[in-house]
Amino acid sequence: MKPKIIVYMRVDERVIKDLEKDFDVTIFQNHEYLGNPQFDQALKEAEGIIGLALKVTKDLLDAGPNLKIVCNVSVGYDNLDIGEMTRRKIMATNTPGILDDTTADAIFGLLIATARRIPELDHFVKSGSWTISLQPEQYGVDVHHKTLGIIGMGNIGSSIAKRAHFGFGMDILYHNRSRNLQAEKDYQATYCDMNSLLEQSDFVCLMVPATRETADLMGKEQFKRMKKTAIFINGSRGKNVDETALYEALKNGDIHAAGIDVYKEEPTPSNNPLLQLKNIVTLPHIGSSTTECEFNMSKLAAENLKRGLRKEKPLTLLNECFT
Ligand SMILES: NC(=O)c1ccc[n+]([C@@H]2O[C@H](COP(=O)([O-])OP(=O)(O)OC[C@H]3O[C@@H](n4cnc5c(N)ncnc54)[C@H](O)[C@@H]3O)[C@@H](O)[C@H]2O)c1
Ligand SMILES: O=C(O)[C@H](O)CO
Repeated sequence: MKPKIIVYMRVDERVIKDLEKDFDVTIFQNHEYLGNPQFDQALKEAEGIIGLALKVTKDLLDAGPNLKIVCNVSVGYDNLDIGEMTRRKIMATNTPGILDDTTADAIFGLLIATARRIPELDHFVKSGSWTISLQPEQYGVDVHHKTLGIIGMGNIGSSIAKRAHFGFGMDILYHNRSRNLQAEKDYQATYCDMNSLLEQSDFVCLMVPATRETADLMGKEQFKRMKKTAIFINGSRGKNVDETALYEALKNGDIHAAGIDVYKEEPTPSNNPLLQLKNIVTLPHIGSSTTECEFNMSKLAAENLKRGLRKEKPLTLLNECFT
């Protein structure tokens, strides 16, 4: 009998076909969770889970007594209770490195779209409103040669810095847990404390993981510190930003605009007040969502799952519970 696994949201079709050769696969495509009878039944028997953003809590682990491995199709792993998984000797894996360029393209694209008001002006043309010359109130702001502050100069932060430095001649400030000497050398990035970064940057881009330390890292005080002309970009996780404070900062003109790929709750409800504002550009969490990148992430996650269930060490293991 083949071992049973759960495929949970956004695993590439070709990768699922390949997994079906070795495993008895049950697929869930749309945020199914505990309490859904099909999900509960599959979880009771599953040895592995592969997929995106499944909240692996103590309750879920209690309901999955045969689980040996959970393989995220994402680099972020704030959905996993790593401590609890390690205590139970359940492996956790993610997909670092292979999505850096793709995500940096999307987040830098969001920065440009926000600065140059691209979605708003696209709507202006398509709605037939372009019957007179563009008015100064519709102008954007320059990106090139401005100062970009990156909070979280890890893999993706560095890829964003590369684009900003070589492509746009921007000055880079960064704040990180520790100095990133490579980014300092390659992109002439300058390390500074968080407050100085907020005060000096024309663009502030958040790229830290969601942890207990980074919860609501950007709040009322931080937005107040930013220049009134500055633009805030969140490409990390919604948990890292106090959305009410961001709403107030945008509405009161404490900051000029924001570009947001991630939200406290995803999918974000259509009545999220942020969606009513004109000076915000929103995306549905698309950082790594290209055909090529999603395929590569699925492939890496599937390789991790196969190795784990063969009792070999997965390629990108997050917890030291492999025996
Ligand atoms: N929008 C998207 O689609 C998308 C795509 C990929 C990743 N992400 C998010 O981006 C995050 C970063 O990904 P990465 O691959 O660059 O990770 P990474 O580990 O390479 O980089 C994260 C950096 O943040 C720093 N950091 C952590 N806590 C900090 C703190 N409290 N203060 C200052 N710096 C801190 C770390 O030192 C590290 O350099 C992921 O964890 C994920 O949440 C989002
Ligand atoms: O963390 C990641 O890899 C992206 O946010 C996809 O969820």
